[in-house]
Amino acid sequence: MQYISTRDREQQFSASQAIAKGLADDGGLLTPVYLPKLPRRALEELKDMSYQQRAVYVMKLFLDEFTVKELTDFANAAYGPEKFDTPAVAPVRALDSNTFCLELWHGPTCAFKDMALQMLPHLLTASLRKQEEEKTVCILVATSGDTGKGALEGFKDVDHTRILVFYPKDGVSAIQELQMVTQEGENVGVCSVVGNFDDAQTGVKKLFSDEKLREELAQRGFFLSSANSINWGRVLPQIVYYISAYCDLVRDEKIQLGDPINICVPTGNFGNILAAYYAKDMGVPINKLICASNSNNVLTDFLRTGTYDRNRTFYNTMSPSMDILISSNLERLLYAITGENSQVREYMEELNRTGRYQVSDKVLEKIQRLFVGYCCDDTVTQKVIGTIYRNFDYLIDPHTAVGFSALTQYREETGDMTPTVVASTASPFKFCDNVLGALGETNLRDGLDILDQLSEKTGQPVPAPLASLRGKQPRFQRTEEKEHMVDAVLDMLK
Ligand SMILES: N[C@@H](CCOP(=O)(O)O)C(=O)O
Repeated sequence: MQYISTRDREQQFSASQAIAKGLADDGGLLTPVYLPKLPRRALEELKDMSYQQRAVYVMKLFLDEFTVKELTDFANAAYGPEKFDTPAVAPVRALDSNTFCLELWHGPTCAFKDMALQMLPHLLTASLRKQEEEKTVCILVATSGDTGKGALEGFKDVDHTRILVFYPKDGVSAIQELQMVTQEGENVGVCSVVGNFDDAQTGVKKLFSDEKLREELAQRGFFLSSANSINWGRVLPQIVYYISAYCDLVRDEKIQLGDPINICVPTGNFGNILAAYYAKDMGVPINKLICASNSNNVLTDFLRTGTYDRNRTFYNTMSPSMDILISSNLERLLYAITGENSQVREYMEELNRTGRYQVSDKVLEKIQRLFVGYCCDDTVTQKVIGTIYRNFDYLIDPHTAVGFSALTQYREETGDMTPTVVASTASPFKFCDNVLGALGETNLRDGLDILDQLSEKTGQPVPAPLASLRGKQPRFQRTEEKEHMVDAVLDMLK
């Protein structure tokens, strides 16, 4: 399987090259030249497998350079009992007969990012070996909250790697920030950026294309790569859990093999819903992909009108991981839909120049056959947390609540009651203040005591990785203006 840039198909890369590079030199996203289809009886076979076995099966279709033995070792290490608090890894919880929640937060940082970021270090280090790369890779990450901690934890003390995470100062939850700044490991760094997530992500992309920096780092024995969902090694493990969720529903007799389902995904950078789209394209009977946004509703507007316009107010919301106006992975969808690299390049150049682009009616029609978009603000988000808790005795975080709001709006508007899987992307304990607020609590405890307050209120245990934050001292305090992010890189890689 070869990989190409979404903006240019001339140069082709093997999977290990694509994963090691992270981003194409022209700024495009490395993407498989074609999407493999699941063999005819695959879902039936996968249904009786463990999560780890399903991961090997699916990833092998994309990674012909890797042996089954290698992938099995990676899957066992990434999704084993010392990393995930349930053998199911990504369990599906039924709320009623046609509403299901895919819990993606049972890993070491309590967010869906673990599903890929526990796997990526294995894929990346094996890729470096296959490429006989002698330099050390420095992973640069931009985060609006969850990716940063997931990547730090995944790459902590991994040989031949360094990792530096940039997050928006005042743009992540208190617990997300504490998780990052207390990170252990000899090869890690964390730096806040004055600005929002888009500033941090644009800053990181600029560093990737900075020729002078690349040369300087090469002399020091380093090269840059990414652990954001611009890296194919991030998207691929995310495809697995949608296929796995379908298999669980069949295995547990919630649906019959072949029955269609809808998938609803709260998303900011579009990577998580893109993975669901790929699962559909590979042959999972998925009907609609419901894209859920918070007040930063650039994707909702795009899916409804065909115009992507980031020239709008940026809101800091209670679902910070989705506070994004430049959704990187939409580029991969545009390539999948148009099949034209030159067209994608034009859209992206237009986006850089003017902050907007518009797709043709034909392209929009194709996208709308697959996707619908809905959004909600913080007031609704909080209401939904309360309603789901009261009606189903089920506690969700603000991002997942944005997903449930989108699903409710979709069902009201269309009457489509197809069984739907909502991706639950983070533990509610990462957002205790807003979750407690949603449950009617006004007197909130200070610091980490708020974890116990949510636990006492709901009877749910505090997840061990969050409880263990107690007593940890912050190790990182650096803040940079977005123009000076390069200084943090150069200082770390002395
Ligand atoms: N939601 C993210 C933002 C970065 O997205 P990614 O999927 O590209 O890593 C976060 O939590 O940081």
